[in-house]
Amino acid sequence: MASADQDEIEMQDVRLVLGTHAFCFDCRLPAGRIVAVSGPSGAGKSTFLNLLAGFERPDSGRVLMHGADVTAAYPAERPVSVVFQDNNLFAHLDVFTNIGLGIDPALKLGAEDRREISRALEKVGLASFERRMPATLSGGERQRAAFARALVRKRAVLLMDEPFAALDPGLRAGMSELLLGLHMETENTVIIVSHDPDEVRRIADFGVFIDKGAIVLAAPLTEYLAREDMPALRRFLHG
Ligand SMILES: Nc1ncnc2c1ncn2[C@@H]1O[C@H](COP(=O)(O)OP(=O)(O)OP(=O)(O)O)[C@@H](O)[C@H]1O
Repeated sequence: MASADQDEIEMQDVRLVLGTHAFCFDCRLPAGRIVAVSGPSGAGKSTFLNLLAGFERPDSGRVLMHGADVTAAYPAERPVSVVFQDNNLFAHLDVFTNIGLGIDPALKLGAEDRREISRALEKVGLASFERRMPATLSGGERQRAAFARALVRKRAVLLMDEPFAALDPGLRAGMSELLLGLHMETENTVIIVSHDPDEVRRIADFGVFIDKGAIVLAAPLTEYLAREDMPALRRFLHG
């Protein structure tokens, strides 16, 4: 089997069994793009992301990122940062400190680190929120703070598990814009689980569709949107 290009993220015949569920993922994803991952509830989207993040290890197969085999690497050793739907922030720490954890879990922050944190908060529109506690933020503001923490980590791959699902549609569109803007600036690879076909159309360059524990389509977005032969994909895109 050909090895991963420097520019790709690749799962080579990755297999995993969790309880009664068997997963089998095999795909190549383009680096520097926004990749949307969709599929029916329980299909395996979070498991797919967890395998990329290193929260799950495959029973067999390999995960490659930019030419490096990361199959056995711990999450912190991988070139990834992760934004979840919620639980992104530590409730007892203010926003500035939460972002600082993205740079150094021991919070030994130098002057340049502190400037970096302020810059990241500015980029996500939270410049005046440094000393606020997470409980005092709205859902959208909390997700902006989670974004800022991912930004300061400066990893090549940003993994997002339904980051905007808890937000109302107006806020969701605003967060999509923010993601697109930051992506243009950083040119990192974004792999985002989304239940929202409009969001996929708005932001993605490449679509992955997962059904019953396996990838049934991984294709550039124009091809992904045009496929007529997959009933589950048609249902997702057109209701
Ligand atoms: N640790 C585990 N042990 C047993 N079963 C698990 C485990 N983790 C996930 N599963 C099961 O595997 C299936 C896929 O889960 P996963 O969370 O990856 O799906 P999903 O596509 O993200 O779903 P949703 O859209 O509902 O969030 C589910 O039926 C889930 O219950």
